[in-house]
Amino acid sequence: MATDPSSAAAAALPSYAKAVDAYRKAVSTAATATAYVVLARGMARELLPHDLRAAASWAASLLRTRLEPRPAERRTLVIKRAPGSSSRHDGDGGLFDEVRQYLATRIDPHTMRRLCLSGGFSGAKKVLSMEPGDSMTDVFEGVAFTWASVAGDGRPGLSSESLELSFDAEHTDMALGSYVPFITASVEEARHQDRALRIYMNEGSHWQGINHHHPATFDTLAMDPDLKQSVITDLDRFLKRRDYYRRIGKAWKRGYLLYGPPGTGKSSLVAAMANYLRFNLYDLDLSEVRGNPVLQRLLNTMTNRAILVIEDIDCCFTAASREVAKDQAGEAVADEFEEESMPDVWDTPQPPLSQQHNITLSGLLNFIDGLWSTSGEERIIVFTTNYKERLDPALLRPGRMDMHIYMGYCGWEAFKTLARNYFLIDDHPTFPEIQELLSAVEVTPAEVSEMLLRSEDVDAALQCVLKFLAEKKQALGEGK
Ligand SMILES: Nc1ncnc2c1ncn2[C@@H]1O[C@H](COP(=O)(O)OP(=O)(O)OP(=O)(O)O)[C@@H](O)[C@H]1O
Repeated sequence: MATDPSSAAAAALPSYAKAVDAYRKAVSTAATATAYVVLARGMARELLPHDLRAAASWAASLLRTRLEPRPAERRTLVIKRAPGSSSRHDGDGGLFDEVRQYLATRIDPHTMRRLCLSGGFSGAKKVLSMEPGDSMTDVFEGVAFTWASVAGDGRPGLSSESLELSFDAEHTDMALGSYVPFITASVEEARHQDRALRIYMNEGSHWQGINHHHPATFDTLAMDPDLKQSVITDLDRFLKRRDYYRRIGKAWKRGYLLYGPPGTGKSSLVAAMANYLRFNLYDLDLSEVRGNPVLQRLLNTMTNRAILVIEDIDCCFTAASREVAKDQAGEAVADEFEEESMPDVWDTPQPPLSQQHNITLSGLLNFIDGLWSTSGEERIIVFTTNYKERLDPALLRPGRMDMHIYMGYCGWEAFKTLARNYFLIDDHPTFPEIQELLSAVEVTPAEVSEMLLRSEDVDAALQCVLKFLAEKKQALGEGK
């Protein structure tokens, strides 16, 4: 018997209406959000046709996949330990070692489950690194770079230990163009800071070097605080100006003339500069230089990042000796560039040592200006003298030496630095009297240092200083 579909639907209608009615009641009595969700699911299952439900669930999953962020495409850069390089020492494994050294400064030991500590051989630094299988994240300019340590199989010729750098593909240029060069530059700078400084002295046409351990720093240097700060600022500016010097086509060098009485700290300032910049020192003794070609060779074989020091420059090239030369040559006027063309007139009684070997100030200045501008970078030249007034005007001309620094007698601020250096004190009952005496007499920091060294007891040492200053003042009064 055929069934009328409309009557079947009519028969089903009361049960559908009943279900709706039941759910309406249940919804009105549901107390919690969870209860609403359970009810909604049940209603959908019972009240919605199967096909409609399937379509709704398909649409929901499609929406989910569209809205959910897709995992970014990743890139991995593999940096392998150079074949044959030892795992025990730093510095022989090229980029691999550089990265390892860099990561040692970035590892947070508190977040790593396992850590590897290596190095320490023959005084070498100990280095923290990841164990193979571990990884860490380094953030550079706001971008996360992940490093993983991957073990090699230990057999020569087969895959070697590596460090793997992973990053989002969109940061590939940054990784290769900025991040890796930044790592290399950071490690180079750290090595530069850690290296032992050397001081070289000329022997014939060669330099002989030894390690340089002068303890002077800008902190221990007793001098006017404003002047000290201006020297530090000038050095800092010099270091930052590589591009500027290139652009204006000038040699990247800086010249300082230090002058003042003996024992005021000129040599100490040179040592403080070397320690501050971590530059090697080249102490040029012009009396040992036999002629301009040797001078040229010595200057040419200096390394970058170095300070050339010529002490007591007044003993090498004096204005007085030039005047003698000019008088003997019967010339009213001569400029410093004529010196080389008249070597015979330098043959005066007791000429400066350099002139005995035909070394001329113009030769020195020309080499420094000319040769250094084409070879080498980051050079500093320091001339020292106790007698600025005796110097050849060619050296004092504006633009020759960038900064003239007067190292004077011991003032109050300089004394406080010395007291801090020797006894770690900032105040003492004798200080007011010492301050008053220092304003009345001229004593050098070297003399005061010597008094402070006379006793290990602070009171006794300061009494020595007081006595010394009082005697100086008395002598001054008697001399009037
Ligand atoms: N300004 C200073 N600050 C700290 N210590 C100083 C200072 N001046 C001198 N001294 C002490 O005196 C010693 C000699 O000083 P230094 O050789 O630096 O003086 P100088 O001006 O170079 O002397 P010279 O002109 O005789 O070469 C130093 O080793 C240091 O102990």
